[in-house]
Amino acid sequence: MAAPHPHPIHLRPTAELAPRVLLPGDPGRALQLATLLLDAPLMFNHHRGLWGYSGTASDGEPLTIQSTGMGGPSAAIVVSELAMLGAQRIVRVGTCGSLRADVRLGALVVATEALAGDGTSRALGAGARVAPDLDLLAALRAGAPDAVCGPVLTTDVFYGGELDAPRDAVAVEMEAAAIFQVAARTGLAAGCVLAVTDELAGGERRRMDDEAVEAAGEAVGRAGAAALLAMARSGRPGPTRPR
Ligand SMILES: O=P(O)(O)O[C@H]1O[C@H](CO)[C@@H](O)[C@H]1O
Ligand SMILES: O=c1cc[nH]c(=O)[nH]1
Repeated sequence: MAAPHPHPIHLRPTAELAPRVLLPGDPGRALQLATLLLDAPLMFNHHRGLWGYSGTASDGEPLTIQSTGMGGPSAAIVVSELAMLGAQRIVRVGTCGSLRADVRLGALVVATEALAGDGTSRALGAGARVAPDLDLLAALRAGAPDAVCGPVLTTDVFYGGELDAPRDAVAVEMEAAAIFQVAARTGLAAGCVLAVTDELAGGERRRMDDEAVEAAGEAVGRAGAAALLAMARSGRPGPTRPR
C-alpha cells in the first residue's frame, strides 16, 4: 500500500502561497483579479488549468488568487491542498443565479450560510447548512453594505434538474458548501461573496452579457479582497465558527 502523498497532487506551486486567498471558480477571473488587485503577480499554479496567482495587495502584504474550477469536487481538492500548503483565510468570489425576484443582475450576495444541495459537502460530513467563518462574514458585510445577505444554495447541476431550493435561499451556485465544509475540517476561515449574473426566479434563465459578467467579476473580487484586507488590519488570529 502506498504511503500518503506528502505534496499536493493537483496544485503545483510555482510561487509563494499567501496565507489569505481569493477563490474564483473561473480561471479567467483569477487572471482578471490578479491584474487588478496584485502588484507584481506571479503564477502560483497552472497545473490542470487551475490558474492561480500570488502577488502583493494594496496593503503591501501578500495575497493569492486561486481558481477552484467548477463544482464541489474540484473546489474541495483545491481548498484541501491550499490547507496543506498553509493557507489560513479564504474567500470565494463567485457568480450565482438569483432565486429572488428582488435580487437583480449585478447585485452582490454575501453568503450567511451554504445550503448543502451538493454531493461533495455531504460526502465530507456536512449537514443541511454549512456556516462560514463569522469574522469573515462580518468583514464581507461591512465591506459590501449594499450586498444582499442570506443563505446560498450549493448544487451540482447547472443545466437541467429540478432546483430544490429552501424558501430562504437567495441564490444558487456550485462551490460554497464544499469550500465551507473543507475549511471547517482543515481549520481554515472561509467566506463567500457572489455576484448575480443570472436571474432564475421567473423560471427562465436571464443572463448578463459577457461584458457585464466581467464587470461583476471585478466587483465581487474587490469585495472579497476588501474583507481579507480588513481582517489583516483587525489582527484577528483564527477561524471563528458558531458553536
Ligand atoms: O463564476 P464561478 O465562480 O465559477 O461560479 C459559478 O459559475 C459556474 C457555473 O457557471 C459555477 O462554478 C458556479 O458556482
Ligand atoms: O445560475 C447560475 C449562475 C451562476 N452560477 C450558477 O451555479 N448558477
